[in-house]
Amino acid sequence: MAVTEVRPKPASEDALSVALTQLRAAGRELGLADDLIEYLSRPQRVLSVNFPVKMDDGRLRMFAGYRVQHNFARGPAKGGIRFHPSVTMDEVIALAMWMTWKCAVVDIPYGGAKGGVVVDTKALSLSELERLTRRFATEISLLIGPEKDIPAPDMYTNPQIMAWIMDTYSMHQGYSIPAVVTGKPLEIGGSLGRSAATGRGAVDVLDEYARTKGIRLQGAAAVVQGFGNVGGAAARFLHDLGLKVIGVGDITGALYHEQGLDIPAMLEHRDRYGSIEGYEGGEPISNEELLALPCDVLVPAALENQLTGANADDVKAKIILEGANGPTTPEADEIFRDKGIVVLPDILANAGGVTVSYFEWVQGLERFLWDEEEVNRRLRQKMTRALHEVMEVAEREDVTYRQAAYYLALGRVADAVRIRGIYP
Ligand SMILES: NC(=O)C1=CN([C@@H]2O[C@H](COP(=O)(O)OP(=O)(O)OC[C@H]3O[C@@H](n4cnc5c(N)ncnc54)[C@H](O)[C@@H]3O)[C@@H](O)[C@H]2O)C=CC1
Ligand SMILES: O=C(O)CCC(=O)C(=O)O
Repeated sequence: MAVTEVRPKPASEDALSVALTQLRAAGRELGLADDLIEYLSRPQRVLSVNFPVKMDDGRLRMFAGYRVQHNFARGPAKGGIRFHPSVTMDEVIALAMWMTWKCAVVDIPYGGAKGGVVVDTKALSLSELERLTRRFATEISLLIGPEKDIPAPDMYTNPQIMAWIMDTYSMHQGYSIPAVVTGKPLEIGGSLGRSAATGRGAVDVLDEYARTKGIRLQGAAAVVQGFGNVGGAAARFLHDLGLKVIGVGDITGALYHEQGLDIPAMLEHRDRYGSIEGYEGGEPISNEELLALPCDVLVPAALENQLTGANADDVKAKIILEGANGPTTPEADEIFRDKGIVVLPDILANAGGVTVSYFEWVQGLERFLWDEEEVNRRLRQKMTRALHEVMEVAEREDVTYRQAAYYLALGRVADAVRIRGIYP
């Protein structure tokens, strides 16, 4: 008998309303017509799948998943795949929409997409995870392809999962197609620098912002929520730049150290045990206390909706560097603006991952691999150019960096839509 996956209450029910509020506000401010805003607010394609996976104990279990393609006006759809128990279709639509804007902000030739499976990967064996991934890849192979829609890792997915997707897709086509996914292992055509790219790109943005504004980062205090691909790399690069990372949190809890946590040791601990749980070099604090720590830079790098109307007043950071997608609600944004807290927004700050994914895709199509120095140099170039464009719009229009990033993105997507003749 098939056993149905029980879905816990979604933690991020309103990611879509956040994404839509941001889009509609920026669209109106930019003077876009209502029908164009309406067009941009709809995902172009939504694939919802229910699929069986044989578990190790012989039972069959049903899983639900989604692949959403929000918009292709500027190129093939691009975006990660998330495996998380609270994934919903609306959340994936919001994440796909943010991908469209993000690719436009850094000016890479993609539209936006995202995928998700409702699953707690920690409850699966490795072979169950592989069977689930291969079955999901088969289900979404209707949509994906190197010229159509190119997945990559997001929360609780990784290079191994990308390798299984690439292998499954290639098996169906009858030959190897590395460019169908990015964030692959190096052995099968992954790019040097991709795994650290989101954290590196975010810290490049912060570094350039600080340089431009004459802010000294050496010795400044930073706090990082989320210690996975994005948060872990961001913490490492902040530490390397000479900031004191005084607080770090993950799903298991948070730690504080006034003099700065030993980030290399914490990363080693995470790599060995899977989380920061059991690391003894800091004082345990709650997630709420973590986000309210007095600091210069706060990096939310976990889930959506972490900084809301309910806790924004408690935030004491001077700069918020958004590693996560959608960590700040519009209500919190207003509070931060009134308090003079600078937000370097997700669609700019965390675009380093998709930027190096783009480099990986280009390398895959050309069958020519770049060295890591070249990848990191081009990444910094893309991120700093986008930052300066956003800063220029913000200054000219007297708006926040999020508004400016939206103006830039919507302007570029709207231009493509008009030039292609989709919109009069
Ligand atoms: N992987 C990538 O290249 C990119 C990821 N992002 C975004 O960055 C965020 C993090 O993604 P990854 O680092 O890839 O995921 P990951 O799966 O590598 O790590 C997630 C981290 O968040 C922590 N976490 C999960 N739930 C939490 C909670 N309720 N409270 C505190 N911590 C919690 C986990 O313990 C883990 O440390 C997501 O919003 C994702 O969409 C954005 C751009 C690119
Ligand atoms: O690397 C990619 O293609 C997408 C990464 C991603 O999912 C994101 O930027 O949120």
